[in-house]
Amino acid sequence: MLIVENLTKRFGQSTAVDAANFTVEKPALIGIIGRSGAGKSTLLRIMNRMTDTTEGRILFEGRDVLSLTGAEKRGWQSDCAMIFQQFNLVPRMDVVSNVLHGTLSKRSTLATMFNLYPTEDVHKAIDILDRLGIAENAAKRAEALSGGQQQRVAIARALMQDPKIILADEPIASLDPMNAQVVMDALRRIHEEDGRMVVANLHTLDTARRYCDRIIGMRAGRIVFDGTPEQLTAGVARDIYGADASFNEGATSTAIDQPIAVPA
Ligand SMILES: Nc1ncnc2c1ncn2[C@@H]1O[C@H](COP(=O)(O)OP(=O)(O)OP(=O)(O)O)[C@@H](O)[C@H]1O
Repeated sequence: MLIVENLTKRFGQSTAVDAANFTVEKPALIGIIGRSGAGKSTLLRIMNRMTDTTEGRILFEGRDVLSLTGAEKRGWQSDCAMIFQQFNLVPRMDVVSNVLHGTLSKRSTLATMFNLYPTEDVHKAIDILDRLGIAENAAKRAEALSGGQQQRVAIARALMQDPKIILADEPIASLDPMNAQVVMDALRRIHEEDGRMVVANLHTLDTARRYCDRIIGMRAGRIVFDGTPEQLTAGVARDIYGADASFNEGATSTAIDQPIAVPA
């Protein structure tokens, strides 16, 4: 269904993504881990067409998505909605309008100028907010919400596009452990209940192990691990992070209960 083939991105002399290959047969929640600068964000940005690739292809349902232009490219960008660490909401705008922003590309310029939304879209937005447990905040300004609530608004905005894939770039990196858990629970549910693929860059191993079906480890642009949480042993994790024996993954834990035990 999704085939990433020999994907390479160079910025001048440095290679951010180095011949990345992986295939996803059926929707899954996939975590991408690796130290800062490993190429995780660049990989997601290439998938969403925010950044052009230097080499390689991405096929989704048989279509070569990196060669799409114009309306087809925008259609692909709706199919793989992106959420970000900093939520990227309009702070002074109310929550529902932020969610309705997810339909912008489908509305006419005039409707956009006058902030006109079809009633069914407003109802859909409120239903999605309700599903994410934040409908009571619909009329508030986005900036009045907690970080975890704002990230759920960003997820609602993404869902408004009815995407097949959700790409999440460090979705919980700015959140406290409790909110991080609420947001990861929401992403997990969206995958399980809707059958959407979720690909999330995650900065903590315990989150990746706990929530993901599959984990991809990147080091210096290369995919150095691709397997299940069970296969991600402490030794493998050390290798991904290029750390020595003193590497203590529990120190970066975001778990609110005890960090999950690491298989030896
Ligand atoms: N627009 C750019 N111009 C030049 N170099 C870039 C650009 N974007 C990323 N890079 C470089 O590419 C490499 C990979 O960066 P990337 O942001 O993808 O890593 P990351 O794993 O997501 O790290 P982080 O977790 O810190 O965001 C880094 O060396 C980075 O400096």
